[in-house]
Amino acid sequence: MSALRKIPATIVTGFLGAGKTTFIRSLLENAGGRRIALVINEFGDVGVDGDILKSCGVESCRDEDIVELANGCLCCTVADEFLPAIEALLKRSDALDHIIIETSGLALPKPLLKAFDWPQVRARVTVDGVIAVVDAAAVADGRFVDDAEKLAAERAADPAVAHDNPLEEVYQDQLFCADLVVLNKIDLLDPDDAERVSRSIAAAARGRAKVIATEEGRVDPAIALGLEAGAEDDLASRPSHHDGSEAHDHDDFDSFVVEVPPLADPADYVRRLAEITERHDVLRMKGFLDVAGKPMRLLVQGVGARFRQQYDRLWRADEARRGRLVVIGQKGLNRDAIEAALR
Ligand SMILES: Nc1nc2c(ncn2[C@@H]2O[C@H](COP(=O)(O)OP(=O)(O)OP(=O)(O)O)[C@@H](O)[C@H]2O)c(=O)[nH]1
Repeated sequence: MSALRKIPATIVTGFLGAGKTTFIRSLLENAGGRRIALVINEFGDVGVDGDILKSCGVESCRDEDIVELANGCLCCTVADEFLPAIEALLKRSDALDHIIIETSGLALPKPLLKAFDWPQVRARVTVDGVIAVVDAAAVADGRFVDDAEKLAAERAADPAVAHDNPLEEVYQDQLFCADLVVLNKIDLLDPDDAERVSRSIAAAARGRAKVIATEEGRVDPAIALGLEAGAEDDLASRPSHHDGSEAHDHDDFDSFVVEVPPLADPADYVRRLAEITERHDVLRMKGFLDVAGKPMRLLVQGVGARFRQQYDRLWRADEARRGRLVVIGQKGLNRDAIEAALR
């Protein structure tokens, strides 16, 4: 391998729960012997994504090649967190074939992309592509856009009504930056809705972006990791709501961790989680739970009120059986009420 070869990097963006970790896991499982390093950034203080990817045991990505950056959203900590992490990876990485960066669901991809334009990074790495994973069902439900008719009616009544939807801005920034859109969870839509959502995404995404509809994030790695976009040279074609300003939207979101006691009836508990989510408009819940009498931990994932759970691995002898759930929502979540309900 030439010492001058730049290592391709892929930035994976996408709103909370769209399926970024699922997509990356599928890539790793089908990587065909490539050695891949992962940089993972999560919103919330429990490293669920890194843990899922570490426990997948895929040869192409070893535990030592996974870097978790937990202090806030990557897009705000580029200089302090991301650059040192990339430099450390590069120092010991002559055998690396590819770097994949999973951003948090609330991260704006453009500030991160700009970091690849810094001389010390661009000399060694090129951005093969920015990939936005989109939850097709959430788009079909109108999760990211305000109801245009309702807004028009509100404005007619009060012309001063501001239109500031933080979900929409994060989602659009992610789409506007992408070279490839992975339109995921297509299994949740009927064919007509799938076609309608696919067309609306193709119209909203960056002109040159491809759109691929997927289930469980399955995309041929030859496509996803071979975009050759050189995205760091093409910042101007990737508009952001935040161009020209340092402001960002994370202050519009809130997250906290709840310690959950051992469960006797996990199915009933997950049903309650879905109710709590609806009642309090929670955007995302995820974590590992301790089920009494079970040697394995229970991975619970909620995106809106849609929940999935599975026993993902044995509790290790050297770890405490701690049940912990991360809860994420828009600012103003009723933390006390949610905590009381979760316990
Ligand atoms: N029905 C369905 N569920 C899916 C699909 N892909 C992923 N999921 C589920 O969606 C949930 C969230 O998936 P993740 O891969 O953790 O999403 P993420 O984007 O990494 O989430 P954050 O990092 O928290 O933003 C999990 O329960 C997945 O099993 C899909 O194609 N169809």
